[in-house]
Amino acid sequence: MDTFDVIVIGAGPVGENAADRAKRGGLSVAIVEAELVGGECSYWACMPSKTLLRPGAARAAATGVPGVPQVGPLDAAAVLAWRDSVTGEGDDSGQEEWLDSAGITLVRGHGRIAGVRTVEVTAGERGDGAQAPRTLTATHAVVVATGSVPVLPDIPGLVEADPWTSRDATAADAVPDSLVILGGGVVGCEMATAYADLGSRVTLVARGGLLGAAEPFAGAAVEQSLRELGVDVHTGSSVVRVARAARDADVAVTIADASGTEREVAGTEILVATGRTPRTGDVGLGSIGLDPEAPLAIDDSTAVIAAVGDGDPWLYACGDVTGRVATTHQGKYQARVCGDVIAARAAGNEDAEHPWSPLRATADHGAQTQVVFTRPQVAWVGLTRAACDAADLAVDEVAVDLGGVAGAGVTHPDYAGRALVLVDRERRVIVGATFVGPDAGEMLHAATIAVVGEVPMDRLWHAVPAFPTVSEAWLRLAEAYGL
Ligand SMILES: Cc1cc2nc3c(=O)[nH]c(=O)nc-3n(C[C@H](O)[C@H](O)[C@H](O)COP(=O)(O)OP(=O)(O)OC[C@H]3O[C@@H](n4cnc5c(N)ncnc54)[C@H](O)[C@@H]3O)c2cc1C
Ligand SMILES: NC(=O)c1ccc[n+]([C@@H]2O[C@H](COP(=O)([O-])OP(=O)(O)OC[C@H]3O[C@@H](n4cnc5c(N)ncnc54)[C@H](O)[C@@H]3O)[C@@H](O)[C@H]2O)c1
Repeated sequence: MDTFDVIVIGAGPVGENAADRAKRGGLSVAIVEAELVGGECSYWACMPSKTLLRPGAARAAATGVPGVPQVGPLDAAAVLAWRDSVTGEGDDSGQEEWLDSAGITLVRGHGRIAGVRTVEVTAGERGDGAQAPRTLTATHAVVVATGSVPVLPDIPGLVEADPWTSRDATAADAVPDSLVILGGGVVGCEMATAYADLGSRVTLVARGGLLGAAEPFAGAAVEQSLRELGVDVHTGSSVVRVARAARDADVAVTIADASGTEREVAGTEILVATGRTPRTGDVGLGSIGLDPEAPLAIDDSTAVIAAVGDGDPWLYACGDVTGRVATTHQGKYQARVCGDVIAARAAGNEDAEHPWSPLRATADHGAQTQVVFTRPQVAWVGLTRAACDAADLAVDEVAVDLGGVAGAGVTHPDYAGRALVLVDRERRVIVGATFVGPDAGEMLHAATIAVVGEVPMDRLWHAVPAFPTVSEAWLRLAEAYGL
């Protein structure tokens, strides 16, 4: 049978979730995957990168705690082996079994839209799947969840130097003696931390400061800690040219600072971490008159805006491909909305009037979360101060030193961190929060609940944090606010 109620293109974490929710809603679902079921996140992104980062974080948590014997360097081979076991070394049979158990039909191969509610499948990136084109038809909807691809800047000599992308960095089978990283965003900072932990001499080149999407104090804390780890950090610098004389020679990277002064840094490898772009190029968007170069912009029901006409929408998108988000959790949230909306519309009972309707991805506006697994961790939800200013939203900044709470003192003698919340001056509710410190990511969800629930500060005063935990920072924040 080549007709399904719903066809999902891309079986990354986001596509899998959209398929699952549509199936739970009573629809028949096919999912098309060109590489590995589980997507970038499982094999080359979230899972391997967090595994590479965890041993260094565990070592740092123990180092300096009185009574704990000095912890030596990491066993790099053991770390890489653990990474391999977490990614399953590219074996997606477990994920395939899950799809099967959920009643979702897996179609291996490369999917392209070939007209309204029509998807053509040809052999996939791994050579498997339909060798001759196979045409699938959707009764209700097609969902595009094809993720994103890394951006390679146009720098002389870069392509010829055979640079690493995040795939190479997360899947490497050996630790290079030295590594030059281009880009001071999330991937650049996380991989600088991981490879410094693993014993590589790391040089990080960033054209601005680090972690530009976060509050400036977060990037500054990560920069200081990277320097303490021995990373050679060059902020405010750009790469002018790259050269590698032979494949087994080091790569020579000429960088220039803000004044234009050039200098050369070198490494065994160069990792390009300068952002990602939605994977729209080879999905057949031209066949339905859409721009294959543009992100698939969606409305809050996850319908692709450019394809919405009269009647029920048939084309949906979620995850990195929309250009809205580039995190797994936020993409999966959109996917849950997407699958539920398609099922509701198919049943003719969509009720999305209530502002808390599960059929609208409202958290994408002002309540997105992100955790960067550097040391210190950086975690934030909602708006930054710069975003508030851009939106002309008057806020009060309330900050506390995390090292000052009793829970910090019994966690580590040198515990350091900071929390900042932004409180809407008129409504007295938190619209943004940033935590920087050890395991700061675990502090985030309380803030997310406060932001999404629009809990007034006067009510938050009655949320009593337990003693002696680091979350007593919430009490200090309330006091600093004037309560
Ligand atoms: C190094 C790194 C670390 C990261 N760490 C984190 C983290 O810790 N936490 C976090 O939340 N996010 C993290 N991210 C971001 C996260 O990986 C992405 O947001 C997430 O993978 C997006 O999921 P997706 O399903 O939209 O896309 P993907 O995971 O990219 O999946 C898309 C799938 O679609 C398939 N596909 C594409 N085109 C076609 C086609 N035409 N036909 C059939 N199949 C197709 C692909 O093969 C792939 O399997 C990280 C990213 C990187 C690069
Ligand atoms: N822990 C996590 O949640 C996690 C981890 C890794 C990646 N991700 C996601 O993956 C996405 C991609 O990560 P990323 O770090 O590649 O992108 P990014 O957008 O976070 O950072 C890219 C950096 O490269 C810089 N840059 C861009 N072009 C450049 C150029 N020509 N020369 C020098 N610098 C340049 C930018 O200024 C920016 O600082 C992110 O949006 C992030 O959400 C998430």
